[in-house]
Amino acid sequence: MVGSDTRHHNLREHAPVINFDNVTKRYPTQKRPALEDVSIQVEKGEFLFLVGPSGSGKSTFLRLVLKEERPNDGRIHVAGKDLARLSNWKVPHLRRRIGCVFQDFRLLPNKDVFENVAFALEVIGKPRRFIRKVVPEVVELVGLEGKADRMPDELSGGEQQRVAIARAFVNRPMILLADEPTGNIDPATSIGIMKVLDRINRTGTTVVMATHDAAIVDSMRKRVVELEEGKVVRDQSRGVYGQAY
Ligand SMILES: Nc1ncnc2c1ncn2[C@@H]1O[C@H](COP(=O)(O)OP(=O)(O)OP(=O)(O)O)[C@@H](O)[C@H]1O
Repeated sequence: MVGSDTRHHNLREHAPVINFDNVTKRYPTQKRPALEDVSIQVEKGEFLFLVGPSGSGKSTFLRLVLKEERPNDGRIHVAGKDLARLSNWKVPHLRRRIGCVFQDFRLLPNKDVFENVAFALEVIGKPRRFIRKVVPEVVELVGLEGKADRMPDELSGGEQQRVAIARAFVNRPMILLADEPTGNIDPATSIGIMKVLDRINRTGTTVVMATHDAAIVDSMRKRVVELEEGKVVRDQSRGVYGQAY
C-alpha cells in the first residue's frame, strides 16, 4: 500500500521535534508546580529561546525533554517518541540525539580540546578513524582551529564554551539544549558563542536555549517562549526578551 505508506511518512515528517501537551510537573517538596499545563511545540530546525525569571521552570522544561524528570500530568513527545512509553533502556539512545550545553562548560580538565570532543564519540563506540576525521571538522566549525591541543585551563571562558558546544554537536544531534550558555561569559564574547549556535542551527539542528540574557535574545530575533511561575505567558516568533507594552 504505497499510498498509506506515504501518508504515514508525511505525518512523521511533520511531527514536532519536541511536543509538550498540557504538561504539569510538581516536585514533591514544592507547593507550586514547577510547570503547569504547559503546551509547546518545537518544529525541526527551529531556534527557541526560553526566558523567564529564576525559578520559572526553564531548567525543568529541559530536564523533562531529556527524561531526567517525569511529568505528573500531560504528554511529552521528543523525536516522535512518547516519553511515558519509552522504556528505561532506550533513554540513553534518546539522549544521544540531544546535545547539551551548560553555563559551567563541564569540560574534562585533564583532556585537551581534541580529546574532550573525541570523548563524546569514544563513549558511544565510534571507530578511531571516524573520530580523527570528524573532530577536527567540528573544532573548526566552532572557531577553534589551531587550538586542538590546548588544555581547558589554557583557554578563555568563551573558548571553553566553544569546546563544550563542539562536544555536544560532534554526534550531529537532532536537538541542542543550552541552559544559560552565555551565563559565565562577557557580552562581547557571548556574541561569538551565539554565532556558533546559529551556525549549528543552520545545519538543521533544533536549538532550545534557556537564558536571562536580554541583549542576546533581542539581537537574534528568534522565537521566544516566556515562562512565569511555571506557565507559558508568551510565545512569540521573532521575539524580544521583555514584552514591549
Ligand atoms: N529537584 C528539585 N526539587 C525540588 N524543587 C525543584 C527542583 N528543581 C527545581 N525545583 C523548583 O522548581 C521551580 C522551577 O525551577 P527551575 O530550575 O526549572 O527554574 P529556572 O527557570 O530554570 O530557574 P533558573 O533561571 O534560576 O535556573 C523552582 O521553584 C525550583 O525551586
